[in-house]
Amino acid sequence: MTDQKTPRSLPLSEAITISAQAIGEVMVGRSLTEVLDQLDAHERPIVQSLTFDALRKWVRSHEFIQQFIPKTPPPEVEYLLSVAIALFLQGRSDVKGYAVHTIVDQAVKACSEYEPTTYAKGLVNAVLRKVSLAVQAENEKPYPPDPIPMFFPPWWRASLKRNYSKAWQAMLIQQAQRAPLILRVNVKQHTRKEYQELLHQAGIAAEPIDSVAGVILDSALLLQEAVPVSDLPGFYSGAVSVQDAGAQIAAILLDPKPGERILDACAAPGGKTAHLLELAQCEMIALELDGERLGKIGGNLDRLRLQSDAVRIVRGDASKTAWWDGKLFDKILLDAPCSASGIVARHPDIPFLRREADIKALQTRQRAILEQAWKILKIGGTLLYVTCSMFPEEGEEQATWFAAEHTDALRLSAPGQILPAELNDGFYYALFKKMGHEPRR
Ligand SMILES: C[S@@+](CC[C@H](N)C(=O)[O-])C[C@H]1O[C@@H](n2cnc3c(N)ncnc32)[C@H](O)[C@@H]1O
Repeated sequence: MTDQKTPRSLPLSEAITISAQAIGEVMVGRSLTEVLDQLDAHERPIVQSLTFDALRKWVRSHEFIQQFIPKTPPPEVEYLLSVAIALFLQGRSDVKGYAVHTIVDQAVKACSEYEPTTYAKGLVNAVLRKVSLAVQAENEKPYPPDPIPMFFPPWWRASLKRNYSKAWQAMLIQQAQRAPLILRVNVKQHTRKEYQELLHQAGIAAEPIDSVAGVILDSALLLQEAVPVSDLPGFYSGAVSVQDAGAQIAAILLDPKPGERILDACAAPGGKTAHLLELAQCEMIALELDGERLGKIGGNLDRLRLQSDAVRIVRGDASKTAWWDGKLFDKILLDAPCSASGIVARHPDIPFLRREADIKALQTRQRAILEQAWKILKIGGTLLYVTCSMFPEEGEEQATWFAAEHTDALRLSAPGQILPAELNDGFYYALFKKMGHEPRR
């Protein structure tokens, strides 16, 4: 998910109201992706942009709210203020182009037009005026804020501090930035060079990303500025997909060959399934537990012109065998359900949704899927274990446990933990080859 700059498809006051409501949904545990998916096409870009920024600037906006309102305001008012304050807090290179008085006027309008907040318009007006002056003063003489402007729960920060004593702060600061728009060119339709030229003709500047964590990428392009996908040449006929560069490593490491039987064990929305099929015409089962997410796989493969008789999209639980046709696989991609702590730059709601106890529960689920996947892999076959997590419990601890439990598992070279950086989200990759002897248990 990538937010675009300065989308103005909806009056700002309406966008502020919807964004504040979206934040309310996140605070009661709903995924922002789900909430945004329900918006109309013209609402989504601006609401997404405002909501992402509000979540990214949460710590700082709440310092202001506490400074100027001694008693915590009711949630509806708090969320509206956090959206408006985030608009003041854009760095100079990241200006949305709204004048201070516009932000104040539109936020007050939003407040007065939404029944549960009407009573608070005087308060919102006064607080935003004070915040705007304080932000102006800060621009002249920078205030030394918490270097991490985004909210991360204390257990999350503590875990990263423990496991990445040098890099943890830089990592979280990185994740509080806007993620760039990165494309994966469908090499069945164009080479990267050809597509870069098509972008150039459309007035869109892009640079190749040649590698991530030592893995060579030949279809990744970084856009200088985010644009709506509808502006990308050939998007609707499958020329290109939006996919982080760190995620593009998966298909390359699994290295699909024509005719191989491949299982994508946790496939939705199908980004990596599609990449595998772009690289080789293989026999593919894309397995997914969640019925609603399953539909997205077909949609993506249709758009990319990758559907064929050799591809089956199957609903089922990868930790069980009810869905399985009894034929072993040459290769398995296990992009496991995880905390998603590595992809916060594209999903800033995640730190608000995760609980500490989730990590242990996810570890157990990941192990169950790994165990089952190993049983249906051919001898000589390879399994790629992937998570988009920064927590070792979901990464290296899992790989070490798995190798110790399975004497027939040979660890092949893979990047292991990849930290979030400017051009990639955080991922974990481990690759295993199944050796030709019986497992110990
Ligand atoms: C990290 S996402 C996969 C992303 C996908 N590989 C891609 O690149 O687009 C993990 C997926 O696993 C699914 N899932 C969770 N538990 C599962 C299970 N037991 N069996 C199959 N799929 C499962 C989730 O619904 C989710 O869609």
